[in-house]
Amino acid sequence: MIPHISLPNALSPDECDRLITLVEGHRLKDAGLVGGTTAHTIRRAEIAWLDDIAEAAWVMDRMISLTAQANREAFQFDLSDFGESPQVARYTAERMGHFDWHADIGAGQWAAKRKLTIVVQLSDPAAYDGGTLELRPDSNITQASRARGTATIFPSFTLHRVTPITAGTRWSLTLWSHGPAFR
Ligand SMILES: O=C(O)CCC(=O)C(=O)O
Ligand SMILES: [Fe+2]
Repeated sequence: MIPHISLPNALSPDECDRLITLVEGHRLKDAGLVGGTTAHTIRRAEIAWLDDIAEAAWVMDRMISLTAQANREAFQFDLSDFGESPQVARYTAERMGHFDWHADIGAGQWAAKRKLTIVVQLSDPAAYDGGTLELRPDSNITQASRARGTATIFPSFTLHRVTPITAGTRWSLTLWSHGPAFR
């Protein structure tokens, strides 16, 4: 198994813009953590759940085929569901947006069954400084591509973080694929 796979142009620049505009038209909420707690030392971002936005249904369709492709090529996990809504997050310099080291598997009906995490970079990398998605599958830290529209797909048990934003705003799309226990 490889630590992560990077798929360029998962969404086109136009699609990234459309998604950001859709989410901006809705109320963003302070981001929580798995288990329902909010701890600003760990994560500072605002999020919207796409299941709440009917006009964003196309996003899930696109991500399902993309994840199937990545899973065939790189992971071959048993996957059975996309049981959680996709999430769009906004990290801003004003609020010192960041997400400290964490893994996505947690307590909770669906969080416990997360197997793959898919993150799409929605912002032009020139629109922000900092805000790098970093993965730590072992003692080495690797930086995910910042290219707009690129999807980074990794096992949900992988430690990862978003470094603090120091200028501008970064938008990302995250979703998870679920399945039976690893064995
Ligand atoms: O915004 C990102 O790049 C990552 C988000 C993330 O790690 C999460 O929602 O669990
Ligand atoms: Fe995460």
